Amino acid sequence: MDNIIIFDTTLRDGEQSPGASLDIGEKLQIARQLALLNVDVIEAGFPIASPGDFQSVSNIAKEIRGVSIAALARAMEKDIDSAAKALEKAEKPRIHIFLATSEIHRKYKLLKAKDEIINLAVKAVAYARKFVEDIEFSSEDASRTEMDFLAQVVESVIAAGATTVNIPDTVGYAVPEHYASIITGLKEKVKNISKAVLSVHCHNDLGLAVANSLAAVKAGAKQVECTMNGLGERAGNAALEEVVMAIKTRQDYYRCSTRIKTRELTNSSRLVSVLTGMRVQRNKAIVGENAFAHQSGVHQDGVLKERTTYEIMHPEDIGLQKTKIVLGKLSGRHAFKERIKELGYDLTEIEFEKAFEEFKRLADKKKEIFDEEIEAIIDTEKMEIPHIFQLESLSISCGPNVVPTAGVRIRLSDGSVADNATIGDGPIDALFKAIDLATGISGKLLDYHIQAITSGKDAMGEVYVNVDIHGKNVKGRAVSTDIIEASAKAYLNALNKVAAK
Ligand SMILES: CC(=O)SCCNC(=O)CCNC(=O)[C@H](O)C(C)(C)COP(=O)(O)OP(=O)(O)OC[C@H]1O[C@@H](n2cnc3c(N)ncnc32)[C@H](O)[C@@H]1OP(=O)(O)O
Ligand SMILES: CC(C)C(=O)C(=O)O
Repeated sequence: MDNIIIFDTTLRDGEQSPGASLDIGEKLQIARQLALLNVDVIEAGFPIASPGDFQSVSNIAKEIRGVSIAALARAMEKDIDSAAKALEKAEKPRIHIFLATSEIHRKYKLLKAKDEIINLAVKAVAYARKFVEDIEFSSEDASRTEMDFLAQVVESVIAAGATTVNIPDTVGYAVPEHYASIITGLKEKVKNISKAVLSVHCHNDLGLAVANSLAAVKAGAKQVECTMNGLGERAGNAALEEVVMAIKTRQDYYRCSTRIKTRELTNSSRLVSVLTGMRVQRNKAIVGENAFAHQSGVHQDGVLKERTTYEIMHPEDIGLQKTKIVLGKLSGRHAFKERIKELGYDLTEIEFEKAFEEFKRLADKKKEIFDEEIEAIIDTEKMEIPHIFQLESLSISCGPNVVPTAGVRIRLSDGSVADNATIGDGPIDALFKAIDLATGISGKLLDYHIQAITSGKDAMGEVYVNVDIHGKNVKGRAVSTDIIEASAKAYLNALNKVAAK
C-alpha cells in the first residue's frame, strides 16, 4: 500500500495564524511532539524572517533525528543561504523554495513575466542543490496558475533538481474536483513527473482544505502538507489530524496509509493549542472536545449497545481513553442507568425511576449533569433524608478589615431551636462552624464547589460539599439564589444524612 508523506508545517504556516506566534523554546517543544507523532517532514520555519526563526530552525535541526527538517526560502540566494545555514546540523535537511506562478501574482506582486519566473525558479533550485539534495519547490498560487504554464514550471524545476514539487492552493480557491484535475493534468503533461514527489498544500478559505487534499491524494499526490488543529494563514491549512484519520478510516477508498502514530494526535493537538493560545473549537473533527461525546438519548442507547452505531473511529486510536457519554436533558434511561452502574449504585426500579425523574428536572436547568450531582440525587432519593436540622435563619458579617462572623438559627426535629454564632477564617468557615455548634455534629469540609445553574445576575447557585463526619465522607447539595444560604443548606443536607442514620 502506498505511503503518503505527512509534511507538517505547524511551525511555519501554522505560526502565520494571526495570534499564534511561538517562541524558540515552544517551537522546540512542538517539534519534539511532532517527532513522537512520527510526521515525515517538519517545516521548522523561515530562517530569513528573523534571528529568532533562524535560531529556532537551527535548534530543531540540531536536536530532532529521524525526521526531515525543512526550512523555507524565497527564490533568492540570501534566503537559501540562510536556510542552508540554519539546517547545517540537520540529519535530513530539506530546503523549501517557493515562487508564485499565477498571473495575478506575476503581474501585481512580483512584476515578472513567465520566462523570468521560470528562470528564477530554476536558478534557485540549482543554487540550493549546492547545499542539500532534498529540495522542494512550491509553485505558490498554483491553483490559479494557467495549467500549461504550471506544467512548464514543474518540469523545469524537476530538471533543475527539485525532488518534491508542491502545488499549493495558496488562497483556498480550489474545490475538490478542480484540484484533483490539476494533479491528474500534471501527471499527464509533465514528462519527468515521476522523478519528484508530487505534493499538495491547501488553505481553508472555503472550508475545503482537507477535502481538496484528499481529492489530490485520490488523484495521485504523494505528500500532504498540513498543520495540527488546521492552524495557518487566514482560515488555516488542512488539519493534519483530519487528513490522517480520513486516510486511516477510509483506507478502503484511498488505498494508502501514513506513518503517523495516531495515538499521539490528542497530545499533539493539546500541546499546540496550549502553546499557541489558539483554542480548539468543541465540535472540531477528531480533536474537539465533542468529537467522541454523545449527548442524546437515542445515540447514547445505540453506542452503549454497539459503539459502531454512532462512531466511525476508536477514541483510543487518537489517544483518548474512551467515548464520552454526556448526561443532559436529552439523555434517556439507558445512559442514566449505565452511569449509575459505573458509579457503583444498585437501585430498585422504583428508586431508579425517582432518581431519573429528578435527574431530568435538574437537567432542564443545566447544560450538563456531573457525576457528583447524580450521586447527590441518588443519595437524597434513596435515603429520603429527613429534615432533622432545618435552617430557620442566618446572618453573616464579613468584608475588608472585618472578622468573618456567622450566626444561625436551626430548628430541630422536636420543634426546639438552637441559636449559635461564631467567627471563622471566612464567611463559609464561620457559617459551618456555627452550624456544627447548633447541631452538635462536627464536620470537616473536604471539598466545596459552587456553580451557577441559571444565567443572569440573579442566577441560581448550586453548592456541593463533601464533608468528613466521624471518618465517613458524606456529600451534600443545595440550590438557592443566595449562595450563602445554598452553602448552609448543602452542609445541613450532609449532616442530616448522618443524623438520619
Ligand atoms: C504563501 C506563503 O505563505 S509564503 C510565506 C510567507 N511568510 C512570510 O512572509 C513570513 C516571513 N516574512 C518576513 O519576515 C518578511 O516578509 C521577509 C523577511 C521574508 C521579507 O521582508 P522584506 O524584505 O521587508 O520584504 P516584504 O515582505 O515587505 O516584501 C516581500 C518581497 O519579496 C518578494 N518576493 C515575494 N515572494 C518571493 C519569492 N518567492 N521569491 C523572490 N521574491 C519574492 C516580493 O516581491 C517583495 O519584493 P520587493 O521588495 O522587491 O517588492
Ligand atoms: C510556501 C507555500 C507552500 C505556501 O505556504 C502557500 O502557498 O500557501
